[in-house]
Amino acid sequence: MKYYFRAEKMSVGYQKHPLIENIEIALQKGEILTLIGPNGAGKSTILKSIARELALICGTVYIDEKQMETMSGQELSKNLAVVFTEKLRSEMMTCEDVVATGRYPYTGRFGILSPKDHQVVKEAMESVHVTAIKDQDFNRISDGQRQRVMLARAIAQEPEIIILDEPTSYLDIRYKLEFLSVLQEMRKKKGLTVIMSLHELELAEKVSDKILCVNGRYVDRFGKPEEIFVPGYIAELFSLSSGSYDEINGNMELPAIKGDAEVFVIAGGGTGRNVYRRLQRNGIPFATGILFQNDLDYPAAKALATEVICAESFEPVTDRQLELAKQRLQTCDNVICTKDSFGTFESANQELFEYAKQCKKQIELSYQNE
Ligand SMILES: Nc1ncnc2c1ncn2[C@@H]1O[C@H](COP(=O)(O)OP(=O)(O)OP(=O)(O)O)[C@@H](O)[C@H]1O
Repeated sequence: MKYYFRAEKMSVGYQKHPLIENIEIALQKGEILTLIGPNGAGKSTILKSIARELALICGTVYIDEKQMETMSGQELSKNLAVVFTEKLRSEMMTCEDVVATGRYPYTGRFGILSPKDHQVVKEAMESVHVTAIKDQDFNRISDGQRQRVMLARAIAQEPEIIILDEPTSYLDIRYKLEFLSVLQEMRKKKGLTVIMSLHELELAEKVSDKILCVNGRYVDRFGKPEEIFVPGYIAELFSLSSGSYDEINGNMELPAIKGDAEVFVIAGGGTGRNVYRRLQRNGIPFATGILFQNDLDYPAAKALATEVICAESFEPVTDRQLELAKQRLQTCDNVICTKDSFGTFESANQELFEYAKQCKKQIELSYQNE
């Protein structure tokens, strides 16, 4: 298969000391690659090495079959735009000036912008919504605005490949989503290939065609999001010792409270999650059920409850499961019910609720719509 971007046996590091060795990357034109991994894992080091800001210790990088190290600076900047947040803190430049520097590969360092260049700069600013601040001093804007101006600059460069180091770290939710849509649009319209690092795993999973997992010593995995976001892997990559990450839903949860369950939560259909989190915040161990394994409450229950009485998805609750739930409920001082009514397939939970009343348990009704 023909790849547009390839890194072969690439080793990166500082002062000739390799930090990460034998990195292999292969991307087709228009693919989005995201690097993920813990702080200090080597993501920026890899990006800087690809961008030629750091010398490769070993290996070769190819763009469209051409070795990158043989390219002239100007040829490289027509192919590759780089956005590192800490870079470019120039005196006395407006945001528009900064975006216009993206055209230097086309105009030359002191070149005058042609009408086409002006148009490209204008469109780049519009695409990331920085037109309103175009006349402001680049050094006196917020971090999020700076990130967007730098992105506009890279877009104005009209590159084939764009390299971005944590491009969304300062962006609010609206701009995070807009930013990623801009990348997708540019990929669709212009075949832009994107190589970036992200700390937002849920965004990485949604936007990336390929993900490279770096752990500080080597590339642990390289593959499609569905090959990376498999149960248990994120906790392993990030050495999570406190709390958990649910790869199916992209949710992270704080650690469960240890100890014997004091409360039994009758929940289901996503009505229980907020109660689970409230109990966790208050340091109260709880058990919950009966949940089908495909219930919206199930991932949070698994992460936060001391015990989850569960039933197989799309199968009836068995007598044994109901009995187990009753036994567990019996040992708890309190019961919280988050359902204000029970559907046809929740008759077991209705029976459990009646059982709680018979046992004269203290019952709190906690409905979401309250
Ligand atoms: N200029 C440098 N000289 C020597 N070592 C460096 C230099 N810059 C970074 N390092 C080291 O290289 C390692 C990888 O750093 P890097 O910045 O690539 O990590 P990262 O994955 O981007 O981290 P983060 O998520 O915190 O941004 C770290 O141990 C860091 O201390």
